[in-house]
Amino acid sequence: MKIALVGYGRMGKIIDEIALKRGHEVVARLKETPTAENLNNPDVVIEFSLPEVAFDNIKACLENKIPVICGTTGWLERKSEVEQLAVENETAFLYGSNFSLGVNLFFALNEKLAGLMKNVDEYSCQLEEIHHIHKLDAPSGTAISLAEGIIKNNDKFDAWKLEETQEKQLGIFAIRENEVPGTHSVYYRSEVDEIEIKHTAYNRNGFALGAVVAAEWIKDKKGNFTMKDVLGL
Ligand SMILES: NC(=O)C1=CN([C@@H]2O[C@H](COP(=O)(O)OP(=O)(O)OC[C@H]3O[C@@H](n4cnc5c(N)ncnc54)[C@H](OP(=O)(O)O)[C@@H]3O)[C@@H](O)[C@H]2O)C=CC1
Ligand SMILES: O=C(O)C1=N[C@H](C(=O)O)C[C@H](O)C1
Repeated sequence: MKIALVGYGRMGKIIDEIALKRGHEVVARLKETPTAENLNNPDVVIEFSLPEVAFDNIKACLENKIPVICGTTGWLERKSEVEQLAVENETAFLYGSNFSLGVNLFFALNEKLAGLMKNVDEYSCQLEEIHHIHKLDAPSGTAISLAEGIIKNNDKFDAWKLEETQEKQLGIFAIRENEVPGTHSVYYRSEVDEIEIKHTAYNRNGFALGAVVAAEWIKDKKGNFTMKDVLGL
């Protein structure tokens, strides 16, 4: 398969290695807005860039009818526009806040626990994420997905906010430390004990592998998808 990489930083470089190991041809490694010319006619684009440029990058690819796997976080206020573009241009779009198998299993565990806690009043809930000091957005996209999973399964909560916990509002606390690849915790605390579920990424390889697997899966599909579709979760 011919893969174009839009965004060629920490993630783009690892994705490049994994794509080549899996027998794919990387036809573009872009650090600029994609065009029909510089994309070099790929089968799929894998986009890991920056919050402020992701929308324009994705739009350019979809308008050229090229399916996009997007891992960039921090731009989701325009996600519905992107999903409409995928349908209008008869191509495919898949956003994942986190492409690792471990985190997608963690998402499912989080939703199960949220449902269990729905009828238990003794516990408060709070989220924490820890990332490297270069990360531009806060909270992480993964933490937002975790909060949304809790809200969907536990009607005690209807919103999330950065660094602030209130009645019916989940607090997400973001810590930036050294070169941490990505650690996420969900805490339930009572007056007598604490329940914690936690995912710790040792490196970025799981994110990159998941993005390439998603690219292999999305080829020749049309519409909007998530990693649940790819993994059958
Ligand atoms: N979904 C997931 O599983 C994961 C998501 N992420 C997310 O991916 C994103 C990228 O992370 P990371 O790789 O660490 O970030 P980096 O800053 O290392 O890489 C971003 C890249 O985008 C390039 N870039 C800048 N402007 C443009 C543009 N207009 N078009 C295309 N590329 C551009 C940068 O170029 P230059 O070097 O010149 O600035 C750089 O190469 C973040 O949003 C992060 O949250 C990260 C890991 C996993
Ligand atoms: O910026 C990162 O590094 C990561 N970002 C993603 C996020 O915002 O959730 C995924 C992963 O945690 C690493």
